[in-house]
Amino acid sequence: MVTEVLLFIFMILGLIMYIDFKRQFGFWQRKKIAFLPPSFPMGNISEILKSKVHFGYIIQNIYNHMKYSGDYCGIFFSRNPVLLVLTPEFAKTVLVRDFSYFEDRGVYSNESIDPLGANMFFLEGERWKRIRSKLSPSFSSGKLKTMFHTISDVGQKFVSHLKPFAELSQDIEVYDLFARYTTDCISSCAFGFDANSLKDPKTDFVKMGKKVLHFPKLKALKIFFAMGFRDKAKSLGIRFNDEDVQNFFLKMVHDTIDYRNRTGFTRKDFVQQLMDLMNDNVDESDKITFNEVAAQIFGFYFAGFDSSSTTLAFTLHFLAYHLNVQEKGRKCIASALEKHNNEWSYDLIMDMPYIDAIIDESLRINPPVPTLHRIVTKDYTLPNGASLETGTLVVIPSLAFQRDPDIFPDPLKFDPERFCKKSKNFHPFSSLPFGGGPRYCLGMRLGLLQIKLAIALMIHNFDIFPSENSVYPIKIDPATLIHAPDGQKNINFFDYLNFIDIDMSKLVHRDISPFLRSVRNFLLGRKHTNALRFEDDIAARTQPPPTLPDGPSHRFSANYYLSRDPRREVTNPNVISAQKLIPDGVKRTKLPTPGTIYKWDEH
Ligand code: HEM
Repeated sequence: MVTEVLLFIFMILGLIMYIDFKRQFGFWQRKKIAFLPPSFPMGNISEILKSKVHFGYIIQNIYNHMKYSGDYCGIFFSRNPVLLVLTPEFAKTVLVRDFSYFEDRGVYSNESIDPLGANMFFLEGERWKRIRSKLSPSFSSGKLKTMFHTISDVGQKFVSHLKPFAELSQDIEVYDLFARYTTDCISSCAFGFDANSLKDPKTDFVKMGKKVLHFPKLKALKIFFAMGFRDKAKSLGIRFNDEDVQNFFLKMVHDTIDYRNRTGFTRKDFVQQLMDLMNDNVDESDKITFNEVAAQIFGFYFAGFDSSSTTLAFTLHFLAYHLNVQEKGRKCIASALEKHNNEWSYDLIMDMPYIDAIIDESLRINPPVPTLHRIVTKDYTLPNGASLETGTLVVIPSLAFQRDPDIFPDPLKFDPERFCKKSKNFHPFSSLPFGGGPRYCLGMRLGLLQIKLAIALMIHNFDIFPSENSVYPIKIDPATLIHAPDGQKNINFFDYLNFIDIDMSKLVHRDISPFLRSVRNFLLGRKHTNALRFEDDIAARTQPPPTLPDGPSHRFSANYYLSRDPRREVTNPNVISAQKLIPDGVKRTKLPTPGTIYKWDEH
């Protein structure tokens, strides 16, 4: 009886839900806006449940389907209506022109139980404006210039870390490597603290960094639910950051601030700048609190760590498969070094236009953030006269724009020249890897600085080749929040690259086994060299000029017509040996052999 009652209640609830979804699915039709027919219960993104395709590509498919429908169209994330922007021009309207209607991102956070949720990426309204205006000066080019030596130290350590791999021509799992490089960069810029993860990959910093954005499936679904039903998720106490991540960051910031207050130690990093803001002589209500400081530091980590390391991994992967681009990059670095007295400085990094183009092109094909999100913050009237109510989500499909053949012909071709042309022939809002408008990426300059430095140092010091385990195009992990290479489950999907040091003489050549090698050498009577197989064994094309003895006419003073007349030098040949004929009837003995072998390799 109880089961039947429960079944009845479930059926009634299911029916109510179905009717509610049906009514909701008429949302765009009522507004006379083109829309993609949704299905129960996931709307237009049912594929998300299968976890086989990344969210960015699900949106790209919808965009490709709807892109000739005008400036925008309607879609559904489960029962929630979402306005999908279809043209770069309308993206500009949302991000810049009518920004006051689309100020917030609409992502879920629950500050009451998760204080790190007060970071700038999640903040909304006036509070976001206040914190953004206070923090923007920390990312000015002047401030970054003062931090350059910190990043450059990490860069030099990075090259030393790579050298042994290069010398032995060993494969490297680059995604993991760059995660450690960016961890060291951000930890030293934010905390003035050397996380030392290049040497010790098991540091808490790397572990926590990976935990921030790489969720297990169940948590990913929980967050997805929370994004769609923000109020319900808050009342259910769903949190974005795990408790151990939260405790780790709060303790780290607390200990750093406490130490500096006690000792009076100062350093040019973000903690110091935020501490100065905490101690500012301003109105109490305008003061920045400890939790806000901790949340911002966490936000830099959250927004900067994975995005920078994935960009590096994608860019290096492209470079490994495009040796001509590597070569051109090397020339660009050489000419910049010449211009800047061979000194790796901030100005040098800013003066490498081709390296900029390489990174722009890599970010175009593989943006770490594949969609930009906004929420309507006050009722907005669309160009067709329909009104969008406060709270409606708006999505800008940046990956789809960046891979649209109508905007970028042959979109998957890696061609940095697209960004070199003086008059780029695409709309400025069609490539948006850092977002746009007043809410664009605050750390763009810092991110680009650490990426450019690492790429320039790598091209300058090494040749980069794909290894046997590399795959092209790179495989994408469908289950992460950001658009990142697959490196979690299957070793074959790892992006291994092979750095080969330019000093080729240290390479160990591929050959038969050592035993067979010794048998071969024994049978040959000398050490075998396969002179045509490996580059460093092949004779150089340009050889030094021969040192020949002087000839009879090398001096002009001795150069008379009489002595140069060849007719006078022709005489009967001298007989050196006469051939002995074997007389008839003589028995032939064994023919003579050439004697000892001439050892070519020893001369
Ligand atoms: C290649 C590296 C990076 C990429 C591709 C990237 C991309 C983005 C994107 C697409 C957004 C959203 C923009 C929008 O909605 O219009 C964003 C926001 C943000 N990023 Fe980055 N980012 C990178 C590096 C960094 C770094 C290194 C930091 C800090 C240290 C950082 C801090 C932030 C912050 C604080 C926001 C929120 C800005 C706001 O809402 O006002 N990012 N980033």
